[in-house]
Amino acid sequence: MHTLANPHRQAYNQAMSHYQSNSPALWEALLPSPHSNSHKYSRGYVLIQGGYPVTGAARLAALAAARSGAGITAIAVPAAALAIYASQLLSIMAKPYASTLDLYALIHDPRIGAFLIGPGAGASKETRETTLTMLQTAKPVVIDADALTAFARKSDSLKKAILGQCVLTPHDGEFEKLFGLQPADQLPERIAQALVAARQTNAIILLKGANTIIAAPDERVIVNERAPATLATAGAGDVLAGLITGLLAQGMPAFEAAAAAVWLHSTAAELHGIGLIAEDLPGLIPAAWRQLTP
Ligand SMILES: NC(=O)C1=CN([C@@H]2O[C@H](COP(=O)(O)OP(=O)(O)OC[C@H]3O[C@@H](n4cnc5c(N)ncnc54)[C@H](OP(=O)(O)O)[C@@H]3O)[C@@H](O)[C@H]2O)[C@@H](O)CC1
Ligand SMILES: Nc1ncnc2c1ncn2[C@@H]1O[C@H](COP(=O)(O)OP(=O)(O)O)[C@@H](O)[C@H]1O
Repeated sequence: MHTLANPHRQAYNQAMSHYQSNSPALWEALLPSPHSNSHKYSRGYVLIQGGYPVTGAARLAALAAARSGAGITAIAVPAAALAIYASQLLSIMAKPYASTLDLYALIHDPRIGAFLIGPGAGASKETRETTLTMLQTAKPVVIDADALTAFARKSDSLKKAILGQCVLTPHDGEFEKLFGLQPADQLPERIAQALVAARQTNAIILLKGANTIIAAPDERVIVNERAPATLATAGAGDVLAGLITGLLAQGMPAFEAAAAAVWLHSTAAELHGIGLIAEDLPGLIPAAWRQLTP
């Protein structure tokens, strides 16, 4: 059994022999595109758990999900925070809940295509339980930020709960809290650690940083080596999480959706250049998309 602390030599060798640099050729054919007979629900419905008092993160994620082409994006918000969310959202729907039962009813809407939990959610027992409820639906789930921290040293319980496609999007600090191991600086070791984590959780592991690693339980690995350093800005990770969720809701497979989202995210940042803040990214996703072969 490989462990994260001591990835077996085989995992290390696989890391080096398998990994491919992120490029559109790896996932372009699987990108969603709208059909003439589609309607907003059939184009993909994203539901994001919105937190309180940290409300910006889920809204950034929602804008990115919508810009990825999802037909409808909604944020489940605590009733007390409805006015805050609604005051700065137009096409994104804020769906208030007054109790856990209300929230779980929103999650069980059969039209939902993919879930996101974590940005601004709070690393609490409630966040952990809501994550498990989303996972029980067996629909695609992206677990980011506070929802990763809510499972600190509990990756086993996460693994047991993962029934469908799932993407975990840790930065180094979140990876360490979740798996109890600091990611290595050197690429081969980082890749091997991400691969073992993917196998242990049966999820796609997207380990963020200047180089982002996308590792699958079946040992596929893509490394994105072209992100501009301007992405190291508050909220950029929330935008990435929303982008992945939007692609998943439109039916893209998780590994390719993660790689495509990272590429679009990097390209949007490049298009903007210096002075980037996270708010700039969602609006640049269409321009990034247009860089692809028609
Ligand atoms: N507009 C909004 O509403 C925004 C809301 N946001 C939301 O706020 C919530 C908390 O987010 P957060 O940024 O306060 O906490 P988190 O990212 O967990 O960092 C905690 C500690 O981890 C460590 N650390 C180690 N490696 C690291 C790395 N590679 N990158 C970063 N950190 C690394 C580092 O500790 P150090 O290593 O410095 O001791 C750091 O101090 C969360 O819900 C998020 O979604 C934000 O997205 C911003 C925009
Ligand atoms: N030095 C860097 N160069 C390029 N990209 C970076 C660098 N540092 C961070 N990033 C990217 O910026 C994003 C930061 O996400 P995250 O750490 O989750 O921040 P936040 O929680 O504030 O949204 C990730 O996509 C990460 O890969």
